[in-house]
Amino acid sequence: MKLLILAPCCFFFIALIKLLYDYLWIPLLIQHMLNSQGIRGPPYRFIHGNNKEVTKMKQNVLSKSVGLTDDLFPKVQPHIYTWTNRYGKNFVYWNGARAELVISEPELVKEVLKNSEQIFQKKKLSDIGRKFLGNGLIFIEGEKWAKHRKLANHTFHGESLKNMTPAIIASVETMLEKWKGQEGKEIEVYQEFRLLTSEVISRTAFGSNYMEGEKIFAILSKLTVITSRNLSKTRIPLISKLWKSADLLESEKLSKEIKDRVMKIVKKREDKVVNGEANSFRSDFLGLLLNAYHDSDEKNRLSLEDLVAECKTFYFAGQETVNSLLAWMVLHLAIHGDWQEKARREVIDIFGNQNPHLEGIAKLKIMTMIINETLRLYGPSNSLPRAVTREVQLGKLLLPANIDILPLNIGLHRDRHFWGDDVHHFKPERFAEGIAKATNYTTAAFFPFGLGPRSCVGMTFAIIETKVALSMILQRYTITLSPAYVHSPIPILTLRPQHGIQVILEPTHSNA
Ligand code: HEM
Repeated sequence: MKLLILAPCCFFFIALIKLLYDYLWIPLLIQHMLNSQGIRGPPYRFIHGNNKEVTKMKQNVLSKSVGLTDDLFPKVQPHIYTWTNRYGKNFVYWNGARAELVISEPELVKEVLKNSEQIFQKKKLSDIGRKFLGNGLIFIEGEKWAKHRKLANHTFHGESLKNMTPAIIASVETMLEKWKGQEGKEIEVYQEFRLLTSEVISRTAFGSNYMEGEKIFAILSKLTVITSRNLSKTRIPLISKLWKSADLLESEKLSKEIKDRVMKIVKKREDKVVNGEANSFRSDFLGLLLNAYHDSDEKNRLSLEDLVAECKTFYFAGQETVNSLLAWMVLHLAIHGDWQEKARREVIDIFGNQNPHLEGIAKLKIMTMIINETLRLYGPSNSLPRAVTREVQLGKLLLPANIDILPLNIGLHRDRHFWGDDVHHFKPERFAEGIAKATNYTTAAFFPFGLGPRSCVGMTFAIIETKVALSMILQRYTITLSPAYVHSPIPILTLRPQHGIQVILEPTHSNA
């Protein structure tokens, strides 16, 4: 009888000690260690950390619209903005019991990102994050990452990019065909570019078309929203292990659905080889993945789970990012007619009324400046989270194990020290003499595609796609902003226009 009472009491006591150790003692120890080195921040609160404050601040700004030349930082990351102003460029806050060290000093940012292969690896994903893109290139580590990265690099090497250009052009032509007869009417371009970028990545990486990937994009879009709204949710100890939230259940269901859809596309490609309709899996991304999946050498072989994860990663990363970039560029060109005209002149000078080609694309200097300035102000990603797994030195700081680091690109891209008092204004001329000159040779003042070994594998492809699409639009249309447009950028993993971007297109009268 005594044992019956004693056993649960012991269990309860041990669980309580563990809870207090993990959720009180360790966070307070970390807080003390960082505070004593001059890193301050909002105080840790038991179990929740600062999540309640973060959620409240995010809700408060949700309905607020911002001016076109206002600072976006308080709208997009209100908690980080507030605490940067209060505690300085480097500070610590608490996502539950996990310390998040925000850094926006360029030297520290550079040190973290350049060493993200070994020391500062990717932040561990939540259960929902794992269902979304876990096991894919963006989040894996070590040898597995090196193997997958090699495949991805191969997908985007010089000759492959050349072969992809006609598919990009054909996709843009499909979009432009739809625009015929819409002259003088309002068009919502964020949605238009959503279809375009979906079509482009489907054709170039998977040799299929948007219709085939349509459902995958729709599911990924749902998973993006679920992942985004769970970023600052507290996981209650024990309960979160025993009980699955509605969002986790939903993401499990969606993840299974994506797997089935991807498998259909994979099977179709495999069947072509099995049935003798093709003699190889081809050399696009899907083909490379399939070759690796069937590799006879176990060391090089890719598991089915990894193959599906990489397909999801490419569908997501290849679409969402360029979608935003194109939309924000069109917004700025609609507002800044002078830059629109300069960009059009350049396009006409290089291509006339012919379709773009790779040699000409490399010469589009004005457009490169416009892309850079748009990425500086409206880059799709706001921070590049990393984890500290063991005690480590960062600059003069000694960091404890088991914390996260957030190198803050939005802070650096909008730092007056580098960009001057007109930091929030769209001024592509900043980049007239290249990125190094614009940043006064400070590498980590501008890194829209990341830095170091984990930087974007699709950068060149993204830039080519953007330049081709914009060149072909400018050859045909003059863009003005519709009075219906409401400026409200919101972060749903990438930075998006909450109410879309409405513009009016008129045929251009440029003489080639
Ligand atoms: C405007 C377009 C894009 C921007 C601004 C962008 C930005 C980024 C950034 C900042 C990173 C680094 C993340 C980190 O360090 O944590 C990254 C990584 C990555 N990007 Fe992009 N990206 C773009 C387009 C693309 C495209 C078109 C693809 C693929 C088709 C792609 C695939 C990837 C992948 C797979 C990684 C992970 C690389 C690794 O960890 O080895 N991205 N991207």
